[in-house]
Amino acid sequence: MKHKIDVVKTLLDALPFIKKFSNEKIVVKYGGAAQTSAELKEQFAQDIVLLHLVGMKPIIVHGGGKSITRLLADLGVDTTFVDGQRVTTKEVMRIVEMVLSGEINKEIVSLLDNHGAKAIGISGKDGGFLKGMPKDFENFGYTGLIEDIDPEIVDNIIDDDAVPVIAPIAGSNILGHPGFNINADLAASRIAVALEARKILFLTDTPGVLDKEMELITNLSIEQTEALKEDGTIQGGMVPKVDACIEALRGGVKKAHIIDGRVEHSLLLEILTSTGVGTCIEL
Ligand SMILES: Nc1ncnc2c1ncn2[C@@H]1O[C@H](COP(=O)(O)OP(=O)(O)O)[C@@H](O)[C@H]1O
Ligand SMILES: CC(=O)N[C@@H](CCC(=O)OP(=O)(O)O)C(=O)O
Repeated sequence: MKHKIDVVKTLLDALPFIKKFSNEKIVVKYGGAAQTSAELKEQFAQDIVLLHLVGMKPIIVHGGGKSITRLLADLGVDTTFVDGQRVTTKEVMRIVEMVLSGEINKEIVSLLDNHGAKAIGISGKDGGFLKGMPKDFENFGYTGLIEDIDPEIVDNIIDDDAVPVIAPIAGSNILGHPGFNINADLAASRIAVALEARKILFLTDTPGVLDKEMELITNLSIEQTEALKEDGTIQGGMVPKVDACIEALRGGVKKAHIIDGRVEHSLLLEILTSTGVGTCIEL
């Protein structure tokens, strides 16, 4: 049995990290690939509530690619990805919005609420937060890039001591436009830069960035990351993720981490211990 003094020591070990990150904004990209079991989802919610209660300002940007693909298959709608990004027809856009803004956003909000943190779920359409533009309409349809961010609505949520939970959909200034489907990794990095976050973490379904022998790479510079993209070691869904890390670092975020969302409490392990998990990318 664990002695009581060991519990106290564990808490004291976390103290320097709590001091370092207290009052700091931390963007957590919660990928669809990490939203697997009910147990992991509960642990994710506990981690966010704990970080919030010790004074950090977590901002959740969620994905849900796997759920979108599942519903599209159920409905018999074909879907394709190019370089890790979905091609979004008007029909697909409707489903993307239903799954991201409807199902997943509200599920995360409820989980946080049940564990004791006030959470407010929005998409980029709310309060004029994210305005999008087509990435390449001919080839990608309503897949978008973020053209403009007005951080006010999210800052207001944080000032109200609540946790913002953001679905990666951007609005448009054109009347009647369905909006844009934004890759959640790229949305997270733009949001981290606009909100001046200290740290960004991507929870996914691999231990981090893996090398050709499938071994975890614990630390990478931007140059090393670019080289791994060039030689094809980094592919598919990992491409927008490392691009997002690089964009965040160039925009002033101090550290970007890609960590395994399938590992129990990986968020707390990364933020509150000196061990660190996954891949850390720094300037
Ligand atoms: N070098 C690499 N290291 C780790 N994962 C990689 C690498 N290259 C490609 N991948 C793929 O990227 C996937 C993660 O991206 P994705 O499926 O989009 O996750 P998420 O839903 O979390 O955004 C991994 O499951 C893996 O298949
Ligand atoms: C343009 C684009 O690819 N959008 C993504 C949005 C969701 C997402 O990014 O989810 P994950 O983080 O779980 O992959 C999609 O349609 O799947």
